[in-house]
Amino acid sequence: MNTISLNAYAKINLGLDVVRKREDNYHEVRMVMQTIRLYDKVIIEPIEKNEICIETNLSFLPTNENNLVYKAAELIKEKHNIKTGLSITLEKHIPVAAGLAGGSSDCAATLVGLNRLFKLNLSKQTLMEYGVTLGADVPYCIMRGTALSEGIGEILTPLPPVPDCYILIAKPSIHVSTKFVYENLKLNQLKKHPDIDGMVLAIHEKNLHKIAERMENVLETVTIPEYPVIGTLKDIMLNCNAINALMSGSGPTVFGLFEKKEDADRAYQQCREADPSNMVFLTTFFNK
Ligand SMILES: C[C@@](CO)(OP(=O)(O)O)[C@H](O)COP(=O)(O)OP(=O)(O)OC[C@H]1O[C@@H](n2ccc(N)nc2=O)[C@H](O)[C@@H]1O
Ligand SMILES: Nc1ncnc2c1ncn2[C@@H]1O[C@H](COP(=O)(O)OP(=O)(O)O)[C@@H](O)[C@H]1O
Repeated sequence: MNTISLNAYAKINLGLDVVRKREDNYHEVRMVMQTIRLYDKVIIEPIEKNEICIETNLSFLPTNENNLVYKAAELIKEKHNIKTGLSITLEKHIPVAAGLAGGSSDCAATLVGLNRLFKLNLSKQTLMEYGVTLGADVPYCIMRGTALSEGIGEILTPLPPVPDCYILIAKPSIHVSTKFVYENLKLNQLKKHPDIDGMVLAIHEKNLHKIAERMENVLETVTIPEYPVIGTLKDIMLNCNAINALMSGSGPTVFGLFEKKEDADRAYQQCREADPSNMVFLTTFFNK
């Protein structure tokens, strides 16, 4: 059995609406998801001893059953009665707890990688069904590309690719918990909801400006008052001619879409200068 190496890509939410709170406290969402060319590496190697060993370059990340990669490996081993051990190396580049789904994407890559390694012949659909038990964004991270995500994140409709542009990603050095953000969302106080259907239409029309005009994320109503730096980063990008800028997922990462590289470069410098501990990346969309 050979070693398998996979790229686990980050996502941004071009639009994020919350429709209702379910009885199990999860929230039903309508989101437009987009994969970007920023990725972790997941390297999986079979070993003789029946255990799961995780190594990573980030010392603060758990390497035990709290790591989503561990959970994915454990699930596949249990469901398919696999006694082979696994050594998994996780090379993190995606900022952690950022709203970029880094952990979910590592988890998705592990499910896909183990399906290949052990020749399980599981369909994408089955892998997605396994995935949603580990995290709401895992099914999308298996699908990738541009997609409409509904339910809690498991009802996925693929969409045509969004027209190319430059994407600036800025992650301030604050920690925002996804659970905290959903729990503090005041759904009945929202003045308006994002036009997700309009964005889907604009994606079909391949109209970048129409897409950008509809970029909205209801979770900003929780995070921006609590963490003003999110608003500051958005303003920097907009002042540098971003077509639009938004917080991704539950934050705190902000992304901006740019037509001109010079504008994106200028915003890159300003986001760095605003606080040298901000993690800043210039990237593009990734479609398969
Ligand atoms: C907000 C989003 C937007 O894409 O992404 P991130 O900001 O995490 O990247 C997702 O909805 C996050 O998905 P994910 O991070 O996989 O969520 P999970 O681990 O399953 O859940 C973490 C916690 O968030 C809340 N949660 C999550 C998803 C959802 N649809 N409703 C919720 O209420 C629940 O309280 C749950 O305990
Ligand atoms: N492989 C992983 N990579 C990153 N975080 C992980 C991983 N496994 C578990 N976690 C835990 O999940 C939490 C959220 O991580 P992450 O997926 O990066 O957040 P987000 O979805 O908001 O971008 C972190 O606080 C971290 O401790």
